[in-house]
Amino acid sequence: MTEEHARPEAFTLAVCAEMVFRSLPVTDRLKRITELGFVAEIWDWTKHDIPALARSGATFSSMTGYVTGTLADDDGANELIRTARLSIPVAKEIGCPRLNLHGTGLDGQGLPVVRSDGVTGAMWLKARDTLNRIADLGEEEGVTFVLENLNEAVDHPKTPFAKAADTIALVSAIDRPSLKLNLDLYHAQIGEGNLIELCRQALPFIGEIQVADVPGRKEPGTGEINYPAIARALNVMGYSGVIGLEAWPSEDDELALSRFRQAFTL
Ligand SMILES: O=C(O)C(=O)CO
Repeated sequence: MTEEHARPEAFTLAVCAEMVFRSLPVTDRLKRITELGFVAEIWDWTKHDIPALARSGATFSSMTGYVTGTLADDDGANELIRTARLSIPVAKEIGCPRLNLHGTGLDGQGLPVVRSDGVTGAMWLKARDTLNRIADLGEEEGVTFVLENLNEAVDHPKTPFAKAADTIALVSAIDRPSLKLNLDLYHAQIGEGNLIELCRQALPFIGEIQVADVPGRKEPGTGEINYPAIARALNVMGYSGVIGLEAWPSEDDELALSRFRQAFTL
């Protein structure tokens, strides 16, 4: 679509700075992302020079990766709160409104500390208590935590509370503005499919949506997901928030970003 024919975007489009323009230093990636009209996501903040991020001129949508721990046991929950507390001043310094959480943590060997097939009723109740503690912290500090769904089949084997249905169940049970969903449609397509209906069920609890195509986690338009149809459905449902690209460019980075924009320009 040419500039003259492009219509105003119905969503705020974000790009993960860890996955594009990777030959450049991260601050230059952020500048490029900003020049192209996107907001930005970063991963583990401990890997970055925070004042440089703050000076980069980028608008940040979310941070992911450092808030680690587990939802369903005491030590893991304390670790989650500890890493969340350390992340909050950083989020404030760079003006980032959302901090991402996952349903599990990894042990020293990088393995999930809890197996998905071992999730018990008591663990669900404990996960709910942990997320209520996280929501308390978000409320006190004026930040939003977002719980992301993952896929077990390809990227995150044996992760408890991985499915979008699990994250919707937990976040809706808590039902507080400081704890929302990061609805990742790439992970959901692998794990569950039925994406438009999933968006409809998740809608009241969505803090942000993330996207990539399947297979390969590349930009929209390279695989099996009909993102233009999802964009139209989200618009009809009244969603006008952040759509974040968390994808590896299939060829050229700018081409990937323009395909992303095109998929979500109504
Ligand atoms: O770890 C992943 O796969 C993610 O989607 C992070 O947001």
